Parts: sequence; C-alpha cells; structure tokens
Amino acid sequence: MKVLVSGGGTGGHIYPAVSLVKYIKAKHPDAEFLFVGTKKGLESKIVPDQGIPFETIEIQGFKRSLSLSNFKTIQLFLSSIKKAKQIIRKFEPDIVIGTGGYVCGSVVYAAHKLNIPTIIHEQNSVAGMTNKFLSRYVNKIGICFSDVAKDFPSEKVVMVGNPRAQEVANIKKSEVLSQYDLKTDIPTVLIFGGSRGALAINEAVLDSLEMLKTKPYQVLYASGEIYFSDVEEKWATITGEKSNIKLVPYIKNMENVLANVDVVVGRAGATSLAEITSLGLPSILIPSPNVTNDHQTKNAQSLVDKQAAVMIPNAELNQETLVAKIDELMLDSDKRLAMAASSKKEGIQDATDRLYRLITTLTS
Ligand SMILES: CC(=O)N[C@H]1[C@@H](OP(=O)(O)OP(=O)(O)OC[C@H]2O[C@@H](n3ccc(=O)[nH]c3=O)[C@H](O)[C@@H]2O)O[C@H](CO)[C@@H](O)[C@@H]1O
Repeated sequence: MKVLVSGGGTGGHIYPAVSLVKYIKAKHPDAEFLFVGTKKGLESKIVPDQGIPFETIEIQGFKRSLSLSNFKTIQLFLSSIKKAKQIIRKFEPDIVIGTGGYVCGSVVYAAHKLNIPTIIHEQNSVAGMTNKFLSRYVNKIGICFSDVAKDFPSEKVVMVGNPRAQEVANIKKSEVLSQYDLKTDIPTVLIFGGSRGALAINEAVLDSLEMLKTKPYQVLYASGEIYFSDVEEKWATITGEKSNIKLVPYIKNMENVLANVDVVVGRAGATSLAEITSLGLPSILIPSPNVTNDHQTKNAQSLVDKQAAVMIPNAELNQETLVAKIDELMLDSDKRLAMAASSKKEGIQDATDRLYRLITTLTS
C-alpha cells in the first residue's frame, strides 16, 4: 500500500496526518508513505523528525482582499500543481489524503486530475478555504464536528473524528513531567497557544506569573518558538530559579505531556480539542480571534455547551480572568473531575480506525 498525505502550515493540520501514517505503518509494516508539505510550514520540522519521507512544493495563501500578491499566488498555485503531479507520478500512491492548509489544495487537486482516489480531512467545525475548494473534486470527506457537514456535498461526508485523538487516547501515565523539572505528584496545568504560540496568551501569562508562583499547583508553559526569547528574558526575572512554573518554547512529546496534566489552557484549535477530549481533560479555552469565520469560537462553544470546557474570549483575557479561571479548576478537584467526565464524553477515541475504514473503501 502506498499512501501520500499532505497538509501543513500549522500543527493542527500536520499531526492528524502523522497519526494516520503511524497507524497504517503499525498495521502494514511494508506500506510506503510520502508526506508533501512546504519548506516554510511547521511540517518541515515535525515530519522529518517522525522519520516520514518528506517532499516540498512552493505555495502561498490567497489574501482576502484584491492584491498584487494574489497574481503571484495564482502563478505559484499553477506551478505547484505541476510539481505535485510530478511527485505523484513518481510515487504512484494508492490514495492521497489532505489534512488542510494551502499545500494540500495543490496536491489533492493534482491527485484528482491523475485519477487517484482522494480524501480530505476537516478538523474544524467550519470548513477551511482549501477543503471547501477541494470538496468538489475529492471522493470522500472525513469530518470531526457534525456542524461542518453542511459546508460539503452531503454524499461524500463521513464522521470520523481526528486521528490524533486515537493516538493520545492510548498513551499511559508516566513520569514525563520530570523531564521539565516539574514534580510528578502535584496537580499540573499546561498552558500553550496552539502550535505557533499566541502573543496575547504570552502577555497574560507573563502578567500572571507573580500570582501563579504562589499557587499549590504547578504550571508548564510553551510560549511558541518565535516568541520564546522575548518571553524567556522577562520570565527568569519574575520566577527566580526554583519555581513551580516552567517555560519551554515547544513541547515535542505533547502526547505524553497531555496524559500527565490535569487542566489545559490554550487556544481552541481543533486538533488540540480532539486531544483534550480524547483524554478527558478539563480545559480553559481562549479562541484565536484571527482565524477564518471565527471557527475557534465555534470549536470551543461546542465543548462549553456540554460543560466540557470554559471559555475566556480573547478580548477579556488578562491576568485576573486567567488566574481566576485556572484557580476555579485547579483548586476544586470536584469541579475538575466533573468537567473531565464531560470532556471525555466528547472524545472520539476510534477516529483513526474510522478514517482507515474510509480509506479501504476507496483502495480495495
Ligand atoms: C491560527 C490557526 O490557523 N490555527 C488553526 C490551526 O491551529 P494549530 O496548529 O494551533 O492547531 P491545534 O491547536 O488544533 O493543534 C496544535 C497541535 O500542535 C501540538 N503542539 C502544540 C504546541 C506544542 O508545544 N507542541 C505540540 O505538539 C498540539 O498537541 C496539537 O496536536 O489548525 C487547527 C486545526 O485545523 C485550527 O483549528 C486552528 O484554528
């Protein structure tokens, strides 16, 4: 079996594809894989680290307003389809799966033109621009939120969930927090602003440090690679050397960390939410205001409605709101456990089984 996956830009589009590859590899050790992304996206770091063969094409996103750079984008889109066709002809996949981000627009479209079976995976509750465009051409569309079905041709849509959910569901508790110089026996809150970090969350966390360092719980904080040096500079002067609060730029073994924390604070990216609910973690969600159709608020609201999370609108984020919400959960284990149970109910722990079944309907 030869499987070509494509997706990128941010972790939320990349990790589901990586989880799918790992799953198929375990089932079919002789299967071959190729991941097509861009040099600029996070995939150029994440995918080779996972030992998955990786090729790149050049592509850029459309600006929403009319602009000269859109002409360059169209030019790049056409040449990227040509390059994608070359890659596909050479690799000869049995199936091509796109998990979102501009890059998979060219790759999946090229595969369709070459009559190769195609699937797209939509992680969000509102369809991304690329997936909307591709939905006319692909054979099947795997979704994670029932709300998004209306954005696609109904006969193609199958509820599968997010493969990352199944991967993290099977992770056992461990001593992983000691790698971060944290204790393994006191409640821990993990804070991160999606796969790239978030300036607003960094600022609120920095402002909260004086309060957080006096708490009976501990904090692991990932600032995002690009913000790290700025945050680190201020961090050390506030927390001192021995502290219950640890800062890192990025967490590479997130699946292990998630299995060992008690509460998550973060943006409301769909892949993160799939992980959180799969493990049954309570969360405090601060949806990014800078995403298409405000889809993170919709992602978050779907959990808040089920008492599986609480939300702080980005405009209301500051040290008081942040620390108050963290305290509400970290200092009240009954509340935390009730939210954990509601969160678990929302998880789809067999997402990769479902996506794999969908693949086999097109390849066998
Ligand atoms: C700004 C933007 O466009 N965000 C979108 C992007 O978010 P983003 O890439 O931030 O997506 P998610 O929050 O869904 O996923 C982040 C992924 O990165 C991992 N991770 C994160 C931080 C870290 O230090 N280590 C680590 O491994 C998380 O565990 C998760 O697997 O894709 C999501 C899924 O389509 C969308 O819902 C988001 O709206």
